[in-house]
Amino acid sequence: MTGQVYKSTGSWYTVKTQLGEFYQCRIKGKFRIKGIKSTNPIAVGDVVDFELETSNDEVSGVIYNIHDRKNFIVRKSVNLSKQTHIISANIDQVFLMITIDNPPTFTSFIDRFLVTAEAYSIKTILLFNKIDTYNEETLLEVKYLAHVYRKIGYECIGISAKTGKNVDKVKSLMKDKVSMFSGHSGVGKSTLVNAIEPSLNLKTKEISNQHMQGQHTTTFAEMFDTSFGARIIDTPGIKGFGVVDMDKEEVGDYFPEIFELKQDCKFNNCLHLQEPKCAVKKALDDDEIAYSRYRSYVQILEGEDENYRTDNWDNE
Ligand SMILES: Nc1nc2c(ncn2[C@@H]2O[C@H](COP(=O)(O)OP(=O)(O)OP(=O)(O)O)[C@@H](O)[C@H]2O)c(=O)[nH]1
Ligand SMILES: [Zn+2]
Repeated sequence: MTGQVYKSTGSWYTVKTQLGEFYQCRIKGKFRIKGIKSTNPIAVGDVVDFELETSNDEVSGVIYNIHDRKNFIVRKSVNLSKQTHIISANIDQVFLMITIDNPPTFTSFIDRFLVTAEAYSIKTILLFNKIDTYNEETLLEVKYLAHVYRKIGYECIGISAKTGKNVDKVKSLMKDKVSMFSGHSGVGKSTLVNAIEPSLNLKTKEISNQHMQGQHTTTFAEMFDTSFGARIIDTPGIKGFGVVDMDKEEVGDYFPEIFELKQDCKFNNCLHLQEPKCAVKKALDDDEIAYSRYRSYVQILEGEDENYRTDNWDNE
């Protein structure tokens, strides 16, 4: 039988078959995934093959194969430095929720998030939430940011999870796909999920109340079906993606506007810093590239993200 993992608690996996039946499954033998030392071999979103087994009149499944992953996101263990934890696999898209204030979302956060999502090959859609609370000035800021990010290919939608404004647009993008919601604590993720699918109310409440989760607690993602053919992966305690290690030369490839220009730089290993005849620096001077994006690029390159990591990413 083949199915998809909806939930995992470490040793047991809840798997849903194509016929819509749920089975509790265990793993047979050991799985190794190339290049990754992971604390969990199978994650939510994985498609697995399993066979049924009956003991004491209880039917359960034994997983013997994982299908290739389209993508997956990992979190580094805080204590076991070399180990990673796979949060979830086979994600179609992530909605990054942004608020201008209450709480503020800075472009450095947005850009690092986007770089990581690009590195994981996960499509990101930007949702500017709480537009019902914004005055003219704040709305202008939303417009400006939406302009910056649309120009480089990211879809941007202004929404209000509270009043329901444009929530139908979000729902139509979610249809037949597996989506995640990310963003700072308080941006309105639970409120939006509840607006999208009120029957999930209880679960999201439960999750947002788990504020005791410290660094030593392992958190598990869970997948939920909705009534309109969309699936949501909820990742308690993890509002971001974790940090991907990348080489300096690679960083620019995850900024679409920088990637597009790099073949026009004089040096093919140009890092777009002080090099002569750099197409990226020229585009910056010509206002073709947003200064905030370039600043984020340089910050990531220089590893000026330590504060960012501890303040906004891991401990949220
Ligand atoms: N005015 C307004 N308030 C909103 C909107 N969306 C969410 N809120 C409020 O913002 C607060 C935080 O919303 P949550 O949905 O709990 O935020 P969250 O992102 O799930 O937060 P965590 O669970 O801590 O990660 C709540 O008081 C919501 O009522 C919105 O569109 N407009
Ligand atoms: Zn360059």
